[in-house]
Amino acid sequence: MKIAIIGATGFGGAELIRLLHGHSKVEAIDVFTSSEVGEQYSNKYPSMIQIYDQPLLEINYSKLAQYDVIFASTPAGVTSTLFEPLMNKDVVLIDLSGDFRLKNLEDYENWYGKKSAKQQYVDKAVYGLTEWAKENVKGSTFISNPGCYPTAALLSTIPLYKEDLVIPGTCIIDAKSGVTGSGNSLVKSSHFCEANENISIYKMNKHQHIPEIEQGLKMFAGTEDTITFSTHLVPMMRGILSTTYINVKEGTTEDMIQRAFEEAYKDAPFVRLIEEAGMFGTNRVRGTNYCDIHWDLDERTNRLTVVAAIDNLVKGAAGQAIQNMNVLFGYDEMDGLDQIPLYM
Ligand SMILES: NC(=O)C1=CN([C@@H]2O[C@H](COP(=O)(O)OP(=O)(O)OC[C@H]3O[C@@H](n4cnc5c(N)ncnc54)[C@H](OP(=O)(O)O)[C@@H]3O)[C@@H](O)[C@H]2O)C=CC1
Ligand SMILES: CC(=O)N[C@@H](CCC(=O)OP(=O)(O)O)C(=O)O
Repeated sequence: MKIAIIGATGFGGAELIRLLHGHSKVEAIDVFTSSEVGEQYSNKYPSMIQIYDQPLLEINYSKLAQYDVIFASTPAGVTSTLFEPLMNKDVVLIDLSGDFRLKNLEDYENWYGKKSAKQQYVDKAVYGLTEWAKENVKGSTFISNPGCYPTAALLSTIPLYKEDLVIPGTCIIDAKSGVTGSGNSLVKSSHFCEANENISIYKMNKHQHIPEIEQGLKMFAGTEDTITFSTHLVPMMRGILSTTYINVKEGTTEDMIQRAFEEAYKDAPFVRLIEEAGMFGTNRVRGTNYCDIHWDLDERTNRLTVVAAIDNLVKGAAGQAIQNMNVLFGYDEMDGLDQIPLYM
């Protein structure tokens, strides 16, 4: 299998190379750039020296059409036009950006503040929250990979909505991300003196992942709900901790909650339900495609707290994209993704 990566110089692209390097079906990985043609990849990421020393290639459509899979790990607003000439070619397209996720184009334009992709392409894209979209991913040639926060938020709430255990209108998701979540470009918010020794809230009630989470609840649990969702930047490189507070319906018991999660994820190798958590944090999944989920029902308030931990660059981006590729081609779902988390 021959792989092309557009946007390879970014964090998502680098993570795709790291993981695809260990994939049993991948024979070649080529990297494409809009700004650094001819540069050796290992000059960008010195950790890859003598392992992945390829030159960055110019984006060229007739060349790109010769690959089996093209991953685009480019900023929102780029893939919508970049992918158009490739839509009818015999190649699988996997987009890591938000460009094809929101089925309602107005939502995209309102929340991203950019021109949307064309409706026909948004319709064609399968929203690849793998655990819930497997059947659609299998028959597809075009995957829109979920956002990092929605991955954690949806995996930890869909089973509750699906089994009708929770009260709509009461869902508050409080999420924290490491700084790699904002990408490789130099922005003030990821400046050491801004990010270190600091926790900040950003995009309050305006985050582009709000409509994506609400769409996911409708798509996979059949529930229309409006949520409160807050995002915080914390001084670490990777990881998302997503904590949801939600009121349960009268009669909902701990057994019912446990059964909802067990049933939902009985065939999901990357979702680990953690019963006794103790200290529950992002270090338990770092560098891997796992999503760990832990919950507790507070009987005093009838409110459920559910927490999910993922690595934003892996299950939140490159790992889930490869998981989708594996499902789409009928490979072992864990191929290229079978690492033990880097705990320390
Ligand atoms: N970081 C994360 O945790 C997550 C990111 N995402 C999404 O994945 C995508 C990539 O994210 P990330 O890797 O962090 O971003 P980065 O900013 O690190 O990298 C994006 C890359 O896109 C390329 N690029 C920029 N403009 C263009 C253009 N006009 N045409 C072609 N390529 C372009 C650049 O490479 P070059 O200059 O070499 O072309 C750049 O290195 C984004 O849409 C992001 O929202 C999704 C989930 C999680
Ligand atoms: C820490 C940080 O800044 N994270 C980014 C997540 C980027 C992302 O996944 O955005 P897309 O929906 O465009 O793919 C953010 O909150 O915007």
